[in-house]
Amino acid sequence: MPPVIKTENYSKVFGDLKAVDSVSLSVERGRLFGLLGPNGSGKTTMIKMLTGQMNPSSGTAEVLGIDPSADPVAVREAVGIIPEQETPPSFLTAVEYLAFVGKIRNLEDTEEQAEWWFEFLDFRDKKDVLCKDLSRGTRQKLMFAQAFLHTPEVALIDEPLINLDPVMQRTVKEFLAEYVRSGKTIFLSTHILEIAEDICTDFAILHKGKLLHTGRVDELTGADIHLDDFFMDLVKRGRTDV
Ligand SMILES: Nc1ncnc2c1ncn2[C@@H]1O[C@H](COP(=O)(O)OP(=O)(O)OP(=O)(O)O)[C@@H](O)[C@H]1O
Repeated sequence: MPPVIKTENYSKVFGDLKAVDSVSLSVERGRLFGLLGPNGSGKTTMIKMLTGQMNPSSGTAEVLGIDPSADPVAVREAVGIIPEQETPPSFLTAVEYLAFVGKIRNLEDTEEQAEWWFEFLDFRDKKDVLCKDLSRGTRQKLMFAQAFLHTPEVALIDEPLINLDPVMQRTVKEFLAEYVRSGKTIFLSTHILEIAEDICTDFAILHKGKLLHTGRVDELTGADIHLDDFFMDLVKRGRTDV
């Protein structure tokens, strides 16, 4: 089966800065792939390019067989996205925002889906509150719900657990692990290594735009190596393994 996400020599340059530097990776169906890296290593830029929000400077990519720069609308229709630090429209209530997303995505059961998310992420009492008046954590819950409302084959989620309390983080982590067990695929970016160690099946380490390593989490844990030790060592040495 072809990979769900594949990039070859994918690069993004901003002036003199190589934000993403010739990254080649592939993600198989049913995997929870963690893109890890320190601040400014290029994670968000990768997700923006893979979801057609930004064109690469060079290189190629396919997401579910779609080239995101050639057909950004098709890729956004196909996937679920949690962009980094983006908030829902201030002028809609939580329930109005999900209704709006359901309409764009041509869902027939938006109301039931939305109710399920209000219940699951425990914010039913906020459904009629304007998004501008929601706490950051509740806005993050709403962004989570909109990304998964249409049960996408692939979700690309940028720092999805930020702003969530520990109880909610656990709920979301369990959801993500179960989601990939059902055959869907998740591409998650984070600099919080415990998240990756807890739930990711595969990981890649980006440093200054370069891919330093890709591998399976169970291979590390099988060798009794902690992901954070592995990460620190690799990033300190700035070594290229792939
Ligand atoms: N539109 C832009 N114009 C110029 N430079 C940019 C732009 N977007 C990102 N950068 C730079 O590209 C590099 C990678 O940024 P990016 O946001 O992809 O990193 P990140 O790994 O997601 O970081 P963080 O974990 O802090 O969110 C950074 O040096 C950033 O300043």
